[in-house]
Amino acid sequence: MTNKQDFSKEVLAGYLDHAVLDPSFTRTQLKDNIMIGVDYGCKSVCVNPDAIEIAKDCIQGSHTLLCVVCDFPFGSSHTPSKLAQAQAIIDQGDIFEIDMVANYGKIKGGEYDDVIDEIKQMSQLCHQNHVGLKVIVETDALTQEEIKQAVRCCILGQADFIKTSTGYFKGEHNVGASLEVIDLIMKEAQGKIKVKASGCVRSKERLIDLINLGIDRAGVGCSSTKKILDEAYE
Ligand SMILES: O=C[C@H](O)COP(=O)(O)O
Repeated sequence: MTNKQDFSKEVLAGYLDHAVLDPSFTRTQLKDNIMIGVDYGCKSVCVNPDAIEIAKDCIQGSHTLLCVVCDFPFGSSHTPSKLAQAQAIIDQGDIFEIDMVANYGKIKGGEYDDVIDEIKQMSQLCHQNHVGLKVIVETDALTQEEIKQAVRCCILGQADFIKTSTGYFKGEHNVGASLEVIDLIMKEAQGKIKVKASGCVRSKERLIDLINLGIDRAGVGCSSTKKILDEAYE
């Protein structure tokens, strides 16, 4: 357990993948929001495919990397669509990671072979192009047992990360990356896959708790970056 005072704003920013995914954003809002991640020194920014060129301009000359979501936020496109979108994203160049939404209806329905096969095909495409793959499994839609199966699918599909949430799922009791969910995933993963906590991370305290659970660099996805890092100055 690291002492809470040991985290500078810069260190905390290194854990953040700053999410700029609101589909209602105008071009100006996209730029302004991406620049928050760049100016605060976040490890990466995470954008929709249509914002790639704006994001590339924003991160130029900085250390901030570019993540792009694929089949966001539902994950219910068929595999060839996901592969085609991933290829189109990769073709734009300078992509650090792709965050793909898994077909979590299939996880709930026990169609694990299909889920694994899709993740495997996406991993191969990404890795051939030196791009990392995170798989969003939308944990708020899953039971604890389904979350364990989702971890297994992501490991067998050779993804780099399993990621909890899109931030856009409308359930009755959304908790996103709660400490309980991350602990469950960590125990099931046993170090065989990295874990990205995303969704409902809204405070510096929660970020530090996640880091103390063993979250990796760039392993926290959140849209509340400014609020969290401003708290780090207080
Ligand atoms: O990482 C991606 C999510 O959209 C972040 O969710 P959030 O808006 O609850 O922080």
